[in-house]
Amino acid sequence: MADPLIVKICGIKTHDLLDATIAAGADMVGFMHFSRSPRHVSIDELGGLISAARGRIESCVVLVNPDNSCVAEVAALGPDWIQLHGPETPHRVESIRAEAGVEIIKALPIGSAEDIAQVAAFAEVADRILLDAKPAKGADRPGGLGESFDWRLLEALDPSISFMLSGGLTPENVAEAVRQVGPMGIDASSGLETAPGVKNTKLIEAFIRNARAAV
Ligand SMILES: O=C(O)c1ccccc1N[C@@H]1O[C@H](COP(=O)(O)O)[C@@H](O)[C@H]1O
Repeated sequence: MADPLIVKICGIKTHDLLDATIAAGADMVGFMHFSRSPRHVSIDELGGLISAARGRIESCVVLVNPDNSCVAEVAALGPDWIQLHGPETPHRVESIRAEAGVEIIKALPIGSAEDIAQVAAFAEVADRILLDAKPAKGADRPGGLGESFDWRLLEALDPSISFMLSGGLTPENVAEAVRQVGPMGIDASSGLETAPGVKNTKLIEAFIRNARAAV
């Protein structure tokens, strides 16, 4: 039997939404710690959310090119995962992983065949790979933009590399994504919102239902 699909809901900001996401059947939640994001939560808020998630659902803190003090501060809160969503090199991913002692998801922007060629080097140093849409030039943040990419590019990826898929996933397109791409997991944020940073429980429930029905 195939491994179950991992469903991650990212950009959770409140305890009510955390509870609703757990009740909806997600496997992982993501908390953004990046001040330019409409989903940003402070270190104090992160501590409360990670504690509330512990033992109920896997928690992941999303960071963008963090310095060592930020990594240490976040790691001390005890999340299950840290997601690196910036221009971190394989060497930097390796050193953050060693320093934090937390499993690492490395998010990689995909927009061309050249981007696919970079994935293997990161798969060697990260615990999990997340393939996301490459942001347009001039975008003010490297993710959470609700943009998808041409999934046919993934046909060139080494089939032994497992990955999660993100980028513009919604309740409407998630079944097609799961069937066409066959990822180990999926991750969504803006497609589950009614305004930037404002998640909707009904959209989260529909997303999870449609994703699981497609496996
Ligand atoms: O959500 C953000 O604002 C964000 C900012 C900086 C880096 C990553 C961010 N979000 C992550 O991007 C992917 C895809 O998001 P979307 O579904 O296209 O909105 C996901 O992992 C988000 O958590």
